[in-house]
Parts: sequence; C-alpha cells; structure tokens
Amino acid sequence: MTETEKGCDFTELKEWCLAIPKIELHAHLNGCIRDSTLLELAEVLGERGEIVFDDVKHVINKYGRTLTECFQLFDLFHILATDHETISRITKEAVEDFAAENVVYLELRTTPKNNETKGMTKRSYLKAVINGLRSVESVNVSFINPNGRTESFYDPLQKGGLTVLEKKRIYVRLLLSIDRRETTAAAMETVSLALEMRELGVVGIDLSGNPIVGEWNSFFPALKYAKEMGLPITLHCGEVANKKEIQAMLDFCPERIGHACFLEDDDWEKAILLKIPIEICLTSNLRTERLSSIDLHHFGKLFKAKHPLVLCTDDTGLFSTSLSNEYHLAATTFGLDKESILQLSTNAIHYVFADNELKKTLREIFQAYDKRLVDDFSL
Ligand SMILES: CC(C)=CCNc1ncnc2c1ncn2[C@@H]1O[C@H](COP(=O)(O)O)[C@@H](O)[C@H]1O
Ligand SMILES: [Zn+2]
Repeated sequence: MTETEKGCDFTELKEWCLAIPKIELHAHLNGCIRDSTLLELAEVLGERGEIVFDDVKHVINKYGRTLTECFQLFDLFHILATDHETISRITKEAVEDFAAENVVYLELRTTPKNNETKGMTKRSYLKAVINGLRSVESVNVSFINPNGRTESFYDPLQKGGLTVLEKKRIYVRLLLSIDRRETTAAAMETVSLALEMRELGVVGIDLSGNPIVGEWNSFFPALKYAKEMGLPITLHCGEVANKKEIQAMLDFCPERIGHACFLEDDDWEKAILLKIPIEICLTSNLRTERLSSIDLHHFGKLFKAKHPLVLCTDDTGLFSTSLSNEYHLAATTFGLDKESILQLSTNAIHYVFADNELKKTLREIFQAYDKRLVDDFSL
C-alpha cells in the first residue's frame, strides 16, 4: 500500500483528483471519441451499407486491444468521422468531456485531413473543428478571436443571468498534428495552415502516428519551417526503440516531447540537460505495452529528479481513461500526496503553448483554488 492510500481513502482521492483544476496537453481528437458516439456513427453507416455494423461493433467494444488493433481502430475512426458535421460534433463532445473533468485548459491536437469524397480539405477540416468549439453550450469555451484577444462564447451580458456565470470555463487551444504516414508536402501544408490559423487558437505542431512508419528526414523540413516561424513543437518521441530518431528529435530541441518510453541513459542526459518537458501518458503506455508494469514507468524517476512533467491522457476514448484517472493512477502508483499532485497539475502552466496573458489567467485559477500556492509560484 502506498503512502497516499494509507493516508487517504481510495475513493475520496479519486474524487479529489476529479475536483482539482487540471491542464491537458496531450489529447488526440479522434482518440477521444465517446464509445456511444462511435457506436451511433457506426450504426448509421451500417444502415447505409457503407460498413458491416456487427464487425465494427466488435472492434469498438473490444477490451485489451493489441497495438496493431489500436491503429486499426484509428483507421476505423477515420471512416466513421469523415464529414464536417461529425468532426464538429466530436470536437464539441471532447471539450464537454474534458470540462466535466475540471480541465481548465486543453490543448487538443488533431490531424487535418483531405477527403475529396466529402469535399473536405485540411482547411475545411480545421474549420469544422473550430465550429465544434463554437457549438459547445454546456460550458464556456474560450479561444482566440481574430483580434488576437481571448474570445468567450456565451457572453454573460448577452446570454444573461447567473446560469451562464455559473457555467464552467475551459480555455481551448489547438495543435495541428503531422501524421507519420504523410508526405513532406502534406506536412508542409499542415504547418502553413497552422500559421494561417494562429489567430483562431492554433498554438503549435505535433508529430504523431504509427511510430514504426515514416522517416525523420521526411518530417524534418516541415518541422524546421514551423520552428523558424516560431510555432512551438511537440514530438511523439521514443514510443518505440529507435535510437537514431530519438537522438535526432532531441537535437531538434522541441518545446515538449510525448511518451519518451525508449530513451536510453545518454538520451535522458540530453533531455534533462535541455529541460525538455515530457507529456506522460501512463495508461496509454501500459495498454500499448511500452512497459511491463506501471511502477516501472519513467515517471517515477523523473518526478524524483524534478524534471518538467505533465500528466496527460493521449486517447481518452481508445484507452477508456480520463485526466483525473491519470492523476489518481500516478498518485497511487508513486505514493504522491495531495500537495504533490496539486503542484504537478499547477506546474503544467509552465509548459502550455499559449501566451503569457493566458498563463497568468491560469495561474490565477489555480491560486484561487489553493491560496497556499500564491507565495511560492512564479512563471
Ligand atoms: C495506438 C497507440 C499506440 C496509441 C497511443 N499513442 C499514439 N501514438 C502515436 N500517434 C497517436 C497515438 N494516439 C493517437 N495518435 C494519432 O492521433 C490520431 C487520432 O487523432 P486525430 O485523427 O489526429 O484527431 C491517430 O490516427 C494517430 O495518428
Ligand atoms: Zn499521442
């Protein structure tokens, strides 16, 4: 039994992890689709004869998928969520789900996709995502408007009354993902789109996709261009053992890296020296068999070394997890007390890609939650 479990009731700790404000920096839109939505979408396509519903139902409901099956499921997501309306819907639902978890700042990442049959371009895909943000009603969603100021839909003055003021607020920013399957030209198109959409809340670039597919050299030109243009970058790094690529990624000095499961000692030396923040996805790493047991996760030693870390979910839908669940898992596995957990969630402010003004707002939100942080917190 860990220190945390001894000192505090398991269920109470779970509720407490849900109640604290949290920051989510590594969440893939299509990986966050609700199971209920997936089944509904699959049923409709089944009725239209576009898929065989019973085959799909089996895949959606399957628990304990292999790695290959996880990526097969991503392909399925991309069949089910291909039109603009569905993209808007899953965005809306994902934001609502994170807000319900008391996530106060969300960096949602997604791969803009071309789909000629649906008249979809990368640009129109992204617009559908932004429309999804605009359509959320159950919580206040804020992102950047064309003037570069924070936009709040559901203005309390216009919509009137306490009911609006009582709604939770979530700040949302977008990261555009380059899929490792994509060509250099497609990756370049994504970076150009991100630059064009900066004023609509796009704050950075992600490199993701099946880690055994694609070559660093083919993504490098687009990532270098993004860097030159001042777009922060996060890379899925070391999801599988690939020494050469891990070294190239660290030499690139990204603003953050995700996973970092297969870094060797000299790689860690470099990551630590460069103070590269690590997006930690415990459940994802466990389910995708990056480690045999959760207590062996590199979170433990990095946390002790006070390396910049942020707990994240990766794919809430795919892995049936939530951010509060990840905090609870970290607390119970590594024996963190409440103060350490709250400090961990507060520290995430340092690693967000949003501007300093929003960082200040986030700091105020966390300070309001726990006044003890006022004195020893500086950005
Ligand atoms: C299956 C597995 C190993 C998941 C965990 N780790 C991941 N590693 C690399 N890319 C990922 C991961 N989870 C999600 N993605 C990327 O995010 C996409 C889904 O979100 P979106 O279509 O970009 O909106 C996937 O197709 C994949 O390209
Ligand atoms: Zn990921």
